[in-house]
Amino acid sequence: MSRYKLFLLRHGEGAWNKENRFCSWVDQKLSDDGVKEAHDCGKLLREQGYKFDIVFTSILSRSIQTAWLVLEAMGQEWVPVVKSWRLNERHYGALIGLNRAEMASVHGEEKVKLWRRSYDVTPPPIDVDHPYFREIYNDRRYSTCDVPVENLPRAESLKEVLDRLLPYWNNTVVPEIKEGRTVLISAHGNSCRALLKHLEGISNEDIAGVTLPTGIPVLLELDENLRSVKPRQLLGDQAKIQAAIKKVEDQGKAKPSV
Ligand SMILES: O=C(O)[C@@H](COP(=O)(O)O)OP(=O)(O)O
Repeated sequence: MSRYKLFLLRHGEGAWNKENRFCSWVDQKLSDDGVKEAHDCGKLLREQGYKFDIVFTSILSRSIQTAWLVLEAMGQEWVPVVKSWRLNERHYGALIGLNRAEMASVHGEEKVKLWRRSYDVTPPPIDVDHPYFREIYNDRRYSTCDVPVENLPRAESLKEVLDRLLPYWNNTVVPEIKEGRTVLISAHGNSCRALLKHLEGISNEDIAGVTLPTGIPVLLELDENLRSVKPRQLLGDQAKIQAAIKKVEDQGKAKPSV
């Protein structure tokens, strides 16, 4: 029986989503389209009468900015926003900054799909000579985490994302839900996929077929054990949502040479 409602949200389009580059732990802001997506998401949630008690975000600006815009559009700016690196996007390691379509031309679309959507394949790790290494690990936000900066990931599979996310889910988010609070998690494509896998009991194979578009709220209905009891609902115009999912999937296709 459905006992609790939970909302998951992949942030609005970020600048590097637009450029088709793996963004991951690089702190990009929302694009103009992403700002509009976040605003539209808040407007839709307001029209449907939803009210949040607490919002959880990653420590990446695009998820925080999305949460703020959603709350503003809902007239619920006062709602607490709590941030943790454990909701960050999957660490894409050495792939960070690279263009997906170019990677598909070099390594093949299957390999890129494996890196993007498989459960337990970890991309090659980021090393100190990577152009974004210092920008990431010297950022002050990573000295505020509950693990020392040298123990933060250098690349992650989806499984490794779930491993670092689950303690936060169990110890921090679940108690809020059990208190009867309506929770929004404003995070990322892969941190939301990892949580969906856990809540819906999706198999290691089937999770490869799950892709989330930007700026679309996902409504989950959970039982008293915090397990999903109904198919997830992606709220909004279903034709547009399917087109947006296909657009994200197609980001991993090789560009035809000109
Ligand atoms: O890291 C990134 O570039 C994307 C996900 O990329 P894909 O897994 O879709 O390739 O994360 P997000 O935009 O949700 O923060």
